[in-house]
Order: sequence, then C-alpha cells, then structure tokens
Amino acid sequence: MNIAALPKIELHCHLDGSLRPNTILDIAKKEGIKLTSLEPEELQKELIAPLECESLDEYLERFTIPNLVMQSKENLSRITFELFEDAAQENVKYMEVRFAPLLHTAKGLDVEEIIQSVLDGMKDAENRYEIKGNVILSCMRTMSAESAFDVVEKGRKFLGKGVAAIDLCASEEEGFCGKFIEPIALAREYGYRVTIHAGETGIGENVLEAVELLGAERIGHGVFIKDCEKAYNIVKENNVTLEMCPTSNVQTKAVDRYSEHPINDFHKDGIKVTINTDNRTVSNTTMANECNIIFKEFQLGDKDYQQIYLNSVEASFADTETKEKLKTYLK
Ligand SMILES: O=c1[nH]cnc2c1ncn2[C@H]1C[C@H](O)[C@@H](CO)O1
Ligand SMILES: [Zn+2]
Repeated sequence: MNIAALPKIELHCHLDGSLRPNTILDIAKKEGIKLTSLEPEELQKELIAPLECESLDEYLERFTIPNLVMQSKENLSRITFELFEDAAQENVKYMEVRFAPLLHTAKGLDVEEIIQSVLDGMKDAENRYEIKGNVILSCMRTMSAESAFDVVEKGRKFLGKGVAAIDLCASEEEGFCGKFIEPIALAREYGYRVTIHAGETGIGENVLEAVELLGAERIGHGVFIKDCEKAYNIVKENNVTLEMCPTSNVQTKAVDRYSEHPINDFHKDGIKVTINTDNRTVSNTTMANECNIIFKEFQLGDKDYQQIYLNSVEASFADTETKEKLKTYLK
C-alpha cells in the first residue's frame, strides 16, 4: 500500500505542537526571543519529545518554546498556514486543528484576535491548496472552569465560520470532567461540537465521564477504555469515535511500544478508530508515518484503510457537503 499517495483526514492535531523548527528560529531572531540554541538541529532536539519520555506531563514540557513565538496575529496566521501547507503536501484533504486561545495572550492579544488570526491562516491555505479545515478550541484542564466559559463565550461568534468544536486538554487527572460540566454544557447549547482528551494516562473512567457528563461525541486518545468495561461499552454502543495518536501514545507511555497499542483490537471489535498525529513536531511525525506504522505493525490492508478513512469522514465536524466531497477521494 502506498500510503503517501492516499487521501488522508486528520481530526486531532495541535497547532502549538506542530510548528516548523525553522519558523520558530526565524520568528525568534526577528523578535529577539532568546532560545537555548540557534541551530535548527539542536532546536529540533528540544522540541521533540523522546520515545523514552516518562509521562504525558513530561511530553507537555515541549510546548513552552513554541508558545513563545505564537503571541502575534501575524505569527499565528503564518504558523497555521504552514501547518495546513505541510498537511496538504502529504495528501491530507481535511484537517481539524486545535489550540488553546488562552495560551496566546501573553503579549496582549485578546481571544477574538487570536481565533481570527488562526482562521485567517487556515483560509489562506484553503484558497491555495486542496485542503479544507475546521478549528477546535481547546480549554486547558489546568485552568479554571471560568477560563473555559471565557473561551466558549468568545469563540461563539466564529461558530460555522471555521470554528466547529470545543475540547479539554493538558495534564489528565482522575475525575476532571466534573469541574467542566457547566462550560461544556453551555458550549453544546451554543452549537459547539464536543471532543475531549480522556483515557490517555491510565484512567478509563474519564472516558465514561466525558461521554456521560460532557456529551463527548469523540474522544482524544481513549487508550484506557481497554481497562474499563463501562467506558469500553459506552464508546462502542454510542459510536463515539476515538482519535488515536500512536506515536504520542508511545511517548507519553500510554503504551510501552507500538505492538501493544490497542487500536487494532478496537478496530476489529467494531469501535470507530481514526489515526492522527497529535503533534507533528513534538511527536516528530506525519499522517503518512502514523498510518505506515500502524498498517505495518498490524498487517492491515485496503479495506481497513477505507474503513478508518470513512470513520474520520463520519466523525468529522465538517458540513454535509464537505463530507460528501471527502468520500469521493477514496474512489
Ligand atoms: O496529547 C495530549 N494530551 C493532552 N494535552 C495535550 C496533548 N497534546 C498537546 N496537549 C496540550 C499542550 C498544548 O499546549 C495544548 C493546546 O494545544 O494541548
Ligand atoms: Zn492531543
């Protein structure tokens, strides 16, 4: 199978984990931002989380440097454009990019300006390449419920104009969903779709709560439903789609090695799985690489590719017309 040439869809990709190292260097030089290294290769080492990482929290340390250069409208638009450009060049036809607006206010931008800048970058790429996109607004679980309300309110006016959904991300604690019931309920009322990072660090119950308490339609990762029967069953019965990110899961030690990844067991059992990068730079990967690893490891074939691609189409937060178009790429 020539995966590089096949059409792809990506539903789980963080903007701040997917910057080109050269862009970071370029902006840092222009803005006088101090980096520990000005050599692209050295910088890249600092940006990539090693496969021998200990935990999700260690993985998340890699986001400090990128966020230093994501504090102006121009930079946010440029970085978003470049991410879509990179994706288009590997035949990604549709991509949902997520980011946490509140991480980009350090130099005075307001949340609306931040969202608009990301949308501008995405629109430029859509006009130039054969790719479509939507944006998912992530709320940091490490911040207050109030801060999540803030994102939900300020993002509202962009719904249907490039913003499609709300997400919760960052370090995962047991029972985190309870704290965010109200802001996520308000988001649903406003028309946001809902995807939640859960079950990434050993706590399958978080997936159950994300579905039951927050109305999650999709789950970021969800690896640990394998150890929680109730979570497993609710995901399977409700067709909750899992956004799986194999390399990231090895790095954060959700699994010790690719061969232990539960994606194929889930897939064989009829759970709707999708394949994603999570973070192109921090995980040093691409969609083609993630697909190649999984298809080789579990000896999957054309039928599996079509099924997983269609899972991504169906679970995407795209409009009906876009979904129909995406299906035509398979033929
Ligand atoms: O895989 C992840 N799990 C939880 N949080 C994550 C993951 N990848 C990135 N993030 C965090 C770090 C970023 O700063 C934030 C917004 O994109 O999302
Ligand atoms: Zn993620």
